[in-house]
Amino acid sequence: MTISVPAQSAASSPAGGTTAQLEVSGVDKVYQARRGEVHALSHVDLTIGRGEFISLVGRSGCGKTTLLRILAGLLPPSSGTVTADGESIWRGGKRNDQAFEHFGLVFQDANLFPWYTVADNIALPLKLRGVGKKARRARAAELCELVGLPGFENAYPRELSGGMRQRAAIARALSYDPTILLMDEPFGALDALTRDKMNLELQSIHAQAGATVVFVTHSINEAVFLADRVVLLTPRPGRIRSITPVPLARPRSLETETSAEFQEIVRVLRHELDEG
Ligand SMILES: Nc1ncnc2c1ncn2[C@@H]1O[C@H](COP(=O)(O)OP(=O)(O)OP(=O)(O)O)[C@@H](O)[C@H]1O
Repeated sequence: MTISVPAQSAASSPAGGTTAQLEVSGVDKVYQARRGEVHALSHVDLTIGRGEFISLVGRSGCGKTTLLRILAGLLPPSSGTVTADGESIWRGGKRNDQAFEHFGLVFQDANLFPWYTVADNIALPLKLRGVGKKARRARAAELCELVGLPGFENAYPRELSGGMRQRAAIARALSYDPTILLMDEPFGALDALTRDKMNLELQSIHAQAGATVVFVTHSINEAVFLADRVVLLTPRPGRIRSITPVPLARPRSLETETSAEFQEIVRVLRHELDEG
């Protein structure tokens, strides 16, 4: 069964006829490092549909974080364009702040403020947007429920496990109803069992919140389990090697990983990764 397709085929467009929400076009990134130029990304083209879940995989150093940081408005591309809902997120090396109002970011480290309670951490983006205390409390309670932290509103980050801290970070990113959620190895530091649980929960959060997700991971299994499409980058410079649709039914369970279809998709991706 051949399921992987070349980058420039129809698979670089969203699956299922959904409308485009994020468009990456001809993106290049060259870092000026002390040891010379590092060509991190070359001619990246990708169209991501509304509500789609995209996993970004590839060897260490292939440019996954660079691409995510460009999408997140943290790093300008050297050339090319990125648009969110048709609006350019970079204009001549300058960030277009308006385009980022509906973005949520989650990184490997939860980055919670230790002196704030879970509820205050979750509601911080709302406070910064001028939302009143009562509405913030209500939203934090709702989000604690959604991410599986009910009753922990008044706990402090030091009282939470690593998985619980990541749930709080996800809740914080969801607090202002982002339409786009960018996640850089959010579960990379968690043990295998907690990671499985977080993957199941992220799947249901994605289904409920309806946000478009771009998720960077080193784990092919995790990438396939979560994604509608898996984007594989190859290094030096980072290019899209393949875009693989994952036509497995949702909701997916841990049983899904034992299916022949799942294992075949993983096998093909591992083979491509080995080929470099
Ligand atoms: N600030 C920087 N200055 C110079 N080179 C950089 C910088 N950041 C990243 N690079 C280089 O760009 C390339 C891509 O890095 P990036 O962190 O995007 O890869 P990655 O796929 O996310 O790696 P990993 O899987 O190890 O996190 C690498 O060769 C890296 O050394």
